[in-house]
Amino acid sequence: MTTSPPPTPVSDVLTREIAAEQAHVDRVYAELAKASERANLVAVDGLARGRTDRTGDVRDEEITGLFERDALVFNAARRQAALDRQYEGLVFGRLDLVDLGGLREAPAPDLPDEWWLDPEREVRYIGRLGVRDEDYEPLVIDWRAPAASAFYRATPVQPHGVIRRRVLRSSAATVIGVEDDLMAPAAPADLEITGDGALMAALTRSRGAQMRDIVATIQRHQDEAIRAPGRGVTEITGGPGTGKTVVALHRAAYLLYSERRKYEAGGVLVIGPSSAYTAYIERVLPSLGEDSVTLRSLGDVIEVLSAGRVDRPEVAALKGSLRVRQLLDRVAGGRIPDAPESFRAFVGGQAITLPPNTLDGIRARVLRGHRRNAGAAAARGMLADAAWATHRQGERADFLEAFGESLAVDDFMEAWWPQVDPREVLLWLGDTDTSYRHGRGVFTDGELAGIALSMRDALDVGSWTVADIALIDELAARLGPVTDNGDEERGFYEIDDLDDVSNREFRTLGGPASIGRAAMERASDPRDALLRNRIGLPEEYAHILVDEAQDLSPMQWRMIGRRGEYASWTVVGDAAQASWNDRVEALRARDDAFGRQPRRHFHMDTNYRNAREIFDYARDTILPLVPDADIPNAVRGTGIQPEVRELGLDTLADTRAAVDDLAATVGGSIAVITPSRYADRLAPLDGAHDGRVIVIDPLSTKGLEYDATVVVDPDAITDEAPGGVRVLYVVLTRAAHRMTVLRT
Ligand SMILES: Nc1ncnc2c1ncn2[C@@H]1O[C@H](COP(=O)(O)OP(=O)(O)OP(=O)(O)O)[C@@H](O)[C@H]1O
Repeated sequence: MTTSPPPTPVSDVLTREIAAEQAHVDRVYAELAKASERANLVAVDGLARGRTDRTGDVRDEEITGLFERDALVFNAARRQAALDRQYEGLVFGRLDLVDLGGLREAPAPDLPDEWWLDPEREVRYIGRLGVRDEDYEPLVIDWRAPAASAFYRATPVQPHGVIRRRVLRSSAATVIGVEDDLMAPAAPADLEITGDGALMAALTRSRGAQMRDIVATIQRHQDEAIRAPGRGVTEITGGPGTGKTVVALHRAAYLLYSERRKYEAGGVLVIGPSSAYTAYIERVLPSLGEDSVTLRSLGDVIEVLSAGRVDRPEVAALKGSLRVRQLLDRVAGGRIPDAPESFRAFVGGQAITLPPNTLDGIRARVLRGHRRNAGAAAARGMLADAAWATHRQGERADFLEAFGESLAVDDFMEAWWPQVDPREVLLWLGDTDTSYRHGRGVFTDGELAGIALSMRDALDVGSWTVADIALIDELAARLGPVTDNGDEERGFYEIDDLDDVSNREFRTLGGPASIGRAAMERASDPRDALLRNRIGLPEEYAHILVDEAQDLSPMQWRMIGRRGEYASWTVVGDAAQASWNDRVEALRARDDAFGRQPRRHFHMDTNYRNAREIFDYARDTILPLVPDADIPNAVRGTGIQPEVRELGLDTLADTRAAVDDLAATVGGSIAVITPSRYADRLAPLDGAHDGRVIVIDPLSTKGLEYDATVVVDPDAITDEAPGGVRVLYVVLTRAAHRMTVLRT
């Protein structure tokens, strides 16, 4: 009788397995180093990588492709150096699998008996990009390649031939851990299974200041949304923390990989709610090897403008509604303030006068067929006709020629029909009378006074609000771009400014970021700050990804739609977290932006962010008020309930105590989320505990997450926020591990 050997201690197994994986990872890095040397020698065209084989690498016969691969590898090596210490390694996964042939997609019960004991086994390593050895054998397969999909799709119910899925955890190029998932009913004797599974390990780790990629632990249902075809409209919905954002970002990386020519050349635009959000997610795509995506917050959609300020909720609601279009229409088509109301000039020796109603009629007719900034020639022609019609002396042709050459008419045209910048037009509404005149019947006087005041505020502080940007874009579309047309240039710089700038310098004005020297010197003037830089035509994109889509106003949908007339879309949102109230109108504007494209929908129902106890608290807050909220299933219990404390008279002391207690128990980030009424008082806490603490307003937390949060006065948050309890729901779902609620 034989006795089986004593089991090897777990730590020995782990050490051995890590060493084996390290040997492979070392080979990969050695190959990368060689490739980057080669890449230094090769002139490259990074765009040229189009066709891929099963492993995601370039085909053998594509010699140029080999160079492209080298270039990518070289770039990846450079990027890698730029990634910070949390970089988790180029090679993050390994599959041990058997070839099930036609049974690949079959569910487990339909597979041959003991399929996992098939001696013909294959090992595939999965990484952030594909790398081959000198014999062109794949050492690592790009996670986006078809051959890597089993890494994300395999489950014990449908194993896709995978016996063991292993996640390698690394610190830079050093493997520090392995986590295995067994997909077969049992492991063959030579395959060790170790670790508690990679997902839970990832979810319990502390969060940094920025979102990380989840490439090693993408779940099957997430993978389906990531790899869905690029065309049409892909909607991803789900409750808080269900990975909508992170999935959408991986989808962007996938699209760039699978249809690189189309999406890299055409451009991919990612839109998020705020600059805090774009700063939070900006590392995800570069860590996946993609840095060609344009990230913009709603205040930064127009290339040369940047707005972070927000209006009072009631004013933002007016500026976001479709009603405001009528106001903009009227002001854009109306008289320019200070422009002459009638025409008086000597032409060909005759004194000619045209009254205001004639000029108004001409303007209306021109604007029916032209955008204002392109209408000067047509307006001058109609003016000449009108002048001839009233005076009729001599030959018509002679008169029209004289009119065309008249310097007096030149001067008049300059004053009557200058090129106008959309921002100037918006600022005209700062004059209450102008607002009342154009807004009658559209808004109440009280509403118009609110809009007028907000424009005067902009002039006081020299910055636009986020809602203004969509209005400027709307006006820009109506007016047409200010063109480089001699004197017409001064749509928005006074002629004195331009006199200060040498002609040469002035001609370079076209670049979006360049401005004349004089204007730059005067940039401290609030009005100049508002009008700085030239607004060009909107950039168009091949794919637009909108996150927190439930918050876009109708006017913002129109603004984004202008950038995606021929685009496909990925749209991510959760209605229960909305801070925009008129959902019906917003959905209509959204549908207009999408056009008639086919749509597909993915729903995420697992909350990966919040500890279950924290999410339960948030759920109990929202459900009584929003019974149809999309409630996900939080998978990770900690046994620690959110702590509810009393907020006494000394707001700062009470909040500081809550922060200190959290800092003692949690690593990573802590957010103090406060309504505006306490913001100044709590400002001293910002940056506390070695920069781990941030003091932030409720709306700015959209899309973000922290290890712990202190929620200050939830009732005041509900009162102040435009979305009321929905915004409180956002706030209560930001903490991954701990939450303290301070109630008055
Ligand atoms: N498969 C996964 N593996 C590891 N972490 C994951 C996975 N899926 C999601 N997460 C993590 O869950 C957290 C929430 O993800 P994300 O911010 O994308 O959710 P969301 O649905 O956009 O949330 P919200 O609507 O509340 O803003 C993030 O920390 C993300 O990294």
